[in-house]
Amino acid sequence: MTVSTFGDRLGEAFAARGQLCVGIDPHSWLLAGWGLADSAAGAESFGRSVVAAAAGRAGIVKPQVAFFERFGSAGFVALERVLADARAAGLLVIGDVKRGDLGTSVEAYADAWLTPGSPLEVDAITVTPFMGVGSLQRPIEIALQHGKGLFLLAATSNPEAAGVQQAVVAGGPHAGLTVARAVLEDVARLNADAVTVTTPTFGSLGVVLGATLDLAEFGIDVAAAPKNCLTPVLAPGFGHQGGNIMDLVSIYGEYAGGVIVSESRSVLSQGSDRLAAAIERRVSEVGAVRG
Ligand SMILES: O=c1ccn([C@@H]2O[C@H](COP(=O)(O)O)[C@@H](O)[C@H]2O)c(=O)[nH]1
Repeated sequence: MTVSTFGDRLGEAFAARGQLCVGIDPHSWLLAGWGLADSAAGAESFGRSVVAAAAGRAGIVKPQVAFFERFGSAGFVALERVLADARAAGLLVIGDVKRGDLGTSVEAYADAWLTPGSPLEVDAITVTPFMGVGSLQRPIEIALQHGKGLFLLAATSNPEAAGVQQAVVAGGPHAGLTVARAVLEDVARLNADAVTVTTPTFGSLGVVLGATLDLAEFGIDVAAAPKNCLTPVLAPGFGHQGGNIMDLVSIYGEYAGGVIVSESRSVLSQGSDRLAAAIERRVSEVGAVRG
């Protein structure tokens, strides 16, 4: 049986529902605002409601695992139920887990999140390449084997990251490039190497580039993406952190067609009653900007 690739499913989700990704971040203040307990049960109810509101409106959801993990094993059970709902609704799920380690340790993270049939199965996860992109070799292999995806942090939306991600690589093939640019180049090469069909929409390996940034400061020239660029971009930072959907093209330039516009607090804070309408509005706004 041929396994569809994450990149193909991302292209289908974009075509059917646009480029919005709804974050599932059950902050304690949001649970309170929604009239829910600050507990695993509250996080489960919140997450399942977000999935129900997103289903048929947006194509992609991104649970932030930290907000479930804070309730220990009960939080993971809650998350497993949210993920089961999302899979059943046909949503593409990006687990914001930001895992990174070496060898068999990082391999175990990939097994947990990317193995078909795993209770925590998602379509893609976020991973950190700051132990070296090479340390992610096994997650990359596991993702590609199972038709899953990875998003490597490259230029993150938080202001504290600039010192590390704008730093210049000292040696090796990327000497002289910024760390962020080096990650982007590695991902582009890995995608090109993995492609098996002549006209793929997207590769299955992407990068995180925050919507709050001037990417030129990270050594990334968004006007100069390769014309056949396959690299999807997970873009947190819209909404609450200050990124504006109207600036999508000026922030991401030639990458804009592959940008997953991720918003959490700005839509979730609308409350459970108004969430579906807020998602519909955002989907249309992103669609209007993309033309
Ligand atoms: O660079 C990054 C990477 C991940 N995030 C995560 O995305 C959401 C953003 O939430 P908002 O409420 O829309 O600000 C959150 O889960 C972050 O951990 C990010 O913000 N920046």
